[in-house]
Amino acid sequence: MLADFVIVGGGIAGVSCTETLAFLAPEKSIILLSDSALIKTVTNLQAITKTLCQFDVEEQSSDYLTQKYKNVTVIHDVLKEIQDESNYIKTGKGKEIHYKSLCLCMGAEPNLIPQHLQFPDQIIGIRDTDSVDTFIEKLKHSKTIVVVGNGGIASEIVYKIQNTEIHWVIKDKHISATFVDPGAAEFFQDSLHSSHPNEQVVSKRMRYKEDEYNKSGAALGPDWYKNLMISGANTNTLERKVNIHYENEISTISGSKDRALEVLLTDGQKISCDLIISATGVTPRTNFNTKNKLLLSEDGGIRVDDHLKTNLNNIYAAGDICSANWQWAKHWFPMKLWTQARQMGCYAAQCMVGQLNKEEVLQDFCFEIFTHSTKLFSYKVILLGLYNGQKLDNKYEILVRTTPKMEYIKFVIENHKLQGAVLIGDTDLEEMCENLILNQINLEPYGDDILNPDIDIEDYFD
Ligand SMILES: Cc1cc2nc3c(=O)[nH]c(=O)nc-3n(C[C@H](O)[C@H](O)[C@H](O)COP(=O)(O)OP(=O)(O)OC[C@H]3O[C@@H](n4cnc5c(N)ncnc54)[C@H](O)[C@@H]3O)c2cc1C
Ligand SMILES: NC(=O)C1=CN([C@@H]2O[C@H](COP(=O)(O)OP(=O)(O)OC[C@H]3O[C@@H](n4cnc5c(N)ncnc54)[C@H](OP(=O)(O)O)[C@@H]3O)[C@@H](O)[C@H]2O)C=CC1
Repeated sequence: MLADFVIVGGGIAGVSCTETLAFLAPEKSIILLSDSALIKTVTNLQAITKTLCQFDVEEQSSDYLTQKYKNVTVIHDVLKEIQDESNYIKTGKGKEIHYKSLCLCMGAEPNLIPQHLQFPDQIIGIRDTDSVDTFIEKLKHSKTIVVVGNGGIASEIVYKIQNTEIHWVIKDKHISATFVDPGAAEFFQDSLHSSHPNEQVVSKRMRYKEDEYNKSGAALGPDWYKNLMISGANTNTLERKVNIHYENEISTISGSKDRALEVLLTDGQKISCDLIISATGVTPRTNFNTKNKLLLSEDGGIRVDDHLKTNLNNIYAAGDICSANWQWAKHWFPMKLWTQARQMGCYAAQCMVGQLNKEEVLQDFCFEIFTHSTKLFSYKVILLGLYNGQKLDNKYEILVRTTPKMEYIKFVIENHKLQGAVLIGDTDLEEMCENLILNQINLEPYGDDILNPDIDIEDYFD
């Protein structure tokens, strides 16, 4: 088989790349190779600011792409080998597919705590629809669980799970440390410990349709838990029991297949539990061979340059699988998120078309500033620029305004210029903050009024 463009992976990066290629080069042939029958598509895309978008993610059958774009073919198979000198790939079913440009978008897989090898049925991770099904099923029989990790997944499930006692084991001094600072973590405390029965909904299966290819689907995304009842084995109670074990890690785990696990924490505490959720980050998937060596970064991601090109000829990579190996703009840094997977998928397509047509492609504006819009503990959360003082070497000031149960606003300021912001709640400040960061406006004349709730700061900048 032969195609101008071959994309591997039916997650958000691969599908965004495919759709952008189909749009930019309708006369070229495109093959999307994915080992799962379902693909992820972006719907209800809304621009919140110049660089910040909000969107829903839907699981679709791959017919969606082939019906929408005449030049796209979807093949359900697994990439096994890349013959990078001869520009073709070999698949699990023995197909050879020749390409002019190849884009690798195979995502990442959960990086579970090492004890999972010993207790694979009782220590689980969450990545795709299959893993959520397993999680929900096992949780139904669990009275006490341990959640390890302090990032996005742990924050979401600790908030969402009902009717089970939760022990949340975190390395840090405050919750949700990958996204927020101690102040914001304090702001979330009420929401974490209170019950939220109104948000319970009838459990709805996430699956679009069953078939044999669903073994390792794409990663879940925003609001994956919205329509799910995630409940343990205790009787229905309005009281939530979340025990947070700060500055702790799992030291050892003992037990057997049919008995509760005994967990020993680094501070010496012991916990007996039925299930452990390891929400401890991801590792890029590099489950294929190449003729020449593909350069990887320390975190295992495929190194790409500012045009998302790998070190191998005509091969690009985008999304969770890659590692941004270029000089980042001051207010941008990579994080393994939907937003960036989508942006990279679209940009990789522009670069691939540019290379084929021998046209220069300038780096997309989205790589100028980090932006992320999400929900944590039921609050809208917007993160902009160096929102936690990243890269500033502790040489910055912080201005905070908070109204309990309503909003938490944090500005990170260096030399009187805004470098980043955390906006929790309906603050309506995202556009202004984005402008202040991108234009590096001197805020000295406004002093602390910049966050005075009695002054409409937007008026200053109109
Ligand atoms: C529970 C959960 C919640 C999340 N919530 C959010 C959120 O709220 N906001 C946010 O921004 N991000 C969120 N993320 C992160 C986000 O989902 C990922 O960053 C994003 O989906 C990565 O997309 P991707 O296309 O790079 O990879 P994936 O989605 O992992 O897609 C990889 C694709 O490649 C296929 N594949 C793998 N290996 C092969 C092979 N050898 N051959 C063929 N096909 C292959 C897989 O089947 C899959 O289709 C969440 C992640 C999880 C797990
Ligand atoms: N709302 C959102 O935007 C969401 C985004 N996601 C994304 O999905 C991906 C997977 O999420 P998640 O698994 O939560 O990953 P994250 O990278 O967000 O968080 C991983 C957490 O686990 C900790 N950790 C790592 N190893 C260990 C260990 N051995 N013992 C204890 N703690 C450990 C990390 O601490 P340290 O950093 O100190 O090593 C970190 O707190 C991420 O890319 C995440 O950004 C997921 C859910 C929601």
